[in-house]
Amino acid sequence: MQILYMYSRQVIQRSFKMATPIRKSVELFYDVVSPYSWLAFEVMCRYQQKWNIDLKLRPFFLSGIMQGAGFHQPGPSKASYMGKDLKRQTDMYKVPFKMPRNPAEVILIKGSLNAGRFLTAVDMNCDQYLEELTRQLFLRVYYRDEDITEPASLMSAAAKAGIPEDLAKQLLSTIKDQAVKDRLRETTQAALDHGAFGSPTIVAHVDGKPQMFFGSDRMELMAHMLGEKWYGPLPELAKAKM
Ligand SMILES: N[C@@H](CCC(=O)N[C@@H](CS)C(=O)NCC(=O)O)C(=O)O
Repeated sequence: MQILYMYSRQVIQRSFKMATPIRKSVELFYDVVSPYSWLAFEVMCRYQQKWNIDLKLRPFFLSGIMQGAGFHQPGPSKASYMGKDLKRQTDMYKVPFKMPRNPAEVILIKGSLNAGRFLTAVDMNCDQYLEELTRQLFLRVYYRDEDITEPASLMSAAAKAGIPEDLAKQLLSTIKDQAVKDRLRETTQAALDHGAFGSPTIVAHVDGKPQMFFGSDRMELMAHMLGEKWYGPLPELAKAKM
């Protein structure tokens, strides 16, 4: 009886192992000042339960990437194309995007250093809020054309993300701490080390090897490499139709 019990346990364990493929990890490097990163962020959030992956959100600092990778400003034709491309893409992805009145000021002058540090502090201390805080910051910049540099702006995004006020205040008070600055720098460097030159940068770990993808429009290719199925940017609707 004892032997039979041990044997059946072994069989169950073996078949359980066979039926449970190893989870792959996917790192999404993003900056909330990058509108294309919002698309990648929403799509990855929609797929994180669908695919056999562990999604790690990795807020980085796009200016650091641009400096590290030697970025050139887009010329007028590319800038005008990008405006149209974003409108088309966000319509298709159902992301409520609106171009801010002065994108150059938002991206180049005001920037995202404080927002990136705040996201980093949240990631370090209570990462259960990271996804919703990220979404709320994107909504501020690329839907309501609101500031993301002032403490009051970050507090308001935190409240919308469900972070208790005392905790948000405490986290905000750490954004200039060396540990937070270092962590944001390390994350940015990690992306550069993977070959990043812009945002979003996605690193999928396939068979132990990191594969770097640039852009929210590389999802189908990434799914193929992960051995997962791509149902388009709206997987829930695709399922409903089937
Ligand atoms: N085709 C990409 C474009 C992404 C993109 O242009 N990202 C900008 C920041 S919003 C960037 O990093 N540009 C750097 C580059 O193109 O080298 C997509 O659909 O996501």
